[in-house]
Amino acid sequence: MIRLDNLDIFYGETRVVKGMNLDIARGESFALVGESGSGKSTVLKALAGQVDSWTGKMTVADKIAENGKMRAGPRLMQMVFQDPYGSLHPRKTVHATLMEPLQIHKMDRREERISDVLQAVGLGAHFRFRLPHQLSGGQRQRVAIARALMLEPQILLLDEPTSALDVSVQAEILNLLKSLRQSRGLTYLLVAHDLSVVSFLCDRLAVLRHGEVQEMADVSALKARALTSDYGQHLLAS
Ligand SMILES: Nc1ncnc2c1ncn2[C@@H]1O[C@H](COP(=O)(O)OP(=O)(O)OP(=O)(O)O)[C@@H](O)[C@H]1O
Repeated sequence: MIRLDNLDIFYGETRVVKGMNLDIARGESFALVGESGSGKSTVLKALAGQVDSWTGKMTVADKIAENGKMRAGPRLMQMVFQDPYGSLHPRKTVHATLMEPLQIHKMDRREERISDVLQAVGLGAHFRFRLPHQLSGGQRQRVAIARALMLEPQILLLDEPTSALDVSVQAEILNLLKSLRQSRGLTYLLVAHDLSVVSFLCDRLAVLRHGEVQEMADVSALKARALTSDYGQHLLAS
């Protein structure tokens, strides 16, 4: 579903991701872990077409890009960010936020789609006309997830989707993401610092350091604390 071949990504002269190869199956949940600045978010941004200074090859479903801009459209892939407050427009109601992608993409059955998605993310119909500041952090992240689902994408790119939330709320959002993946057959590529999030939500992971993959592992190796690279061991110890 997502394949990266010999991917190098640059900011100016600096190569921040180096020779990355990755092959993520349809329906798989895959994590990128590693220290701050190791290039995890940059990989998501390049896939989302937000960084176009890269070489190598990216394949998303049947879309192939080489050395240019990745154009997997919003109906194929959507991104969910760490900070739901920052990513929601402060003066747009939940309804307006969810309606926007439907209007842009000329989707039919708009009211019905909004009701269905609100229900899928565990928000009742009365949330429709609230503004972001009238929602809790967890509710805001549910709206951000709902917005990402409006066009029924096959892939979610999740950049630290729970790390801005209170610990008690994190578990709720993780449960939601787990059940949405199952019910909708979604493929996840997740960036996370917290290895317990990866254990809960993912099948496999890549450990990154300084833009290079140190190892790939099944999540069973993470749970058994049996990562093999030096840096993987360091992450387990810290
Ligand atoms: N817009 C930018 N312009 C220049 N350099 C950038 C830009 N965004 C990120 N970088 C640099 O690229 C490198 C990788 O950053 P990236 O955000 O991908 O790391 P990360 O592993 O996701 O880190 P974190 O866990 O802190 O989010 C870092 O050295 C960072 O400073």
